[in-house]
Amino acid sequence: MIASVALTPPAINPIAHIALVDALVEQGWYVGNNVIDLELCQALHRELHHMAEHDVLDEAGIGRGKEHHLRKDIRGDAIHWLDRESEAQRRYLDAMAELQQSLNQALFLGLFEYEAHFAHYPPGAFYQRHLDSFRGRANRVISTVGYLNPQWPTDAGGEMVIYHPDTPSQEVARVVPEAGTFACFLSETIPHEVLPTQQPRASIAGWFRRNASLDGVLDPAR
Ligand SMILES: O=C(O)CCC(=O)C(=O)O
Ligand SMILES: [Fe+2]
Repeated sequence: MIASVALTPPAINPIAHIALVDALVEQGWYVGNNVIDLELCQALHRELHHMAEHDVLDEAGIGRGKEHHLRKDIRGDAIHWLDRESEAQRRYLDAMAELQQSLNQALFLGLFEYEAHFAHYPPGAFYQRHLDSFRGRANRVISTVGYLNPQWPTDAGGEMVIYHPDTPSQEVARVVPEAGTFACFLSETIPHEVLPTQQPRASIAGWFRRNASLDGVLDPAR
């Protein structure tokens, strides 16, 4: 008799790696539904919900180091950096390390690191149109967003809008922040925004980075 073993499904559907690489090459962005394992989304969502309830998240700002400022008129989320403190975080980060390998093998990007934070957008919050890589963050190469919300009513807002890299006024995709959905795009060229949300909105934003030094200082994380 063969004992049945409860296998953990892959955190990220491996088929998505191929579609993701193709889409990045062709258009600079990728969106896939049912890409992240739903049980993992649930566990991550519980963790973030718990942190939000206990008021232990940090208000997100813009800029880094001394240039870091709170700007609620630009972004209204509260964050917590992933640090492998739970099994769910480890699974997510391990899946991103695998994705990093796929990206490096297919595209020779020389990605060497990944950083990610939970993001909680309370009702009314948004994130204005922006690029993820700019002076001070020049080493962010590829952005990822994993969505954790178990269901998302069509009138709840909170979609991420992706704009055309050459004509930033042209909308090319609207991403519903539903659990399982995974988005990925070139950090330096793809403008995007989070529309005002009517409901608490949970996601994990992350970046694959290349090493870079700024003004002679070896680039610090975050
Ligand atoms: O949560 C999202 O849909 C995108 C968030 C974002 O653009 C960011 O954190 O830089
Ligand atoms: Fe962004």
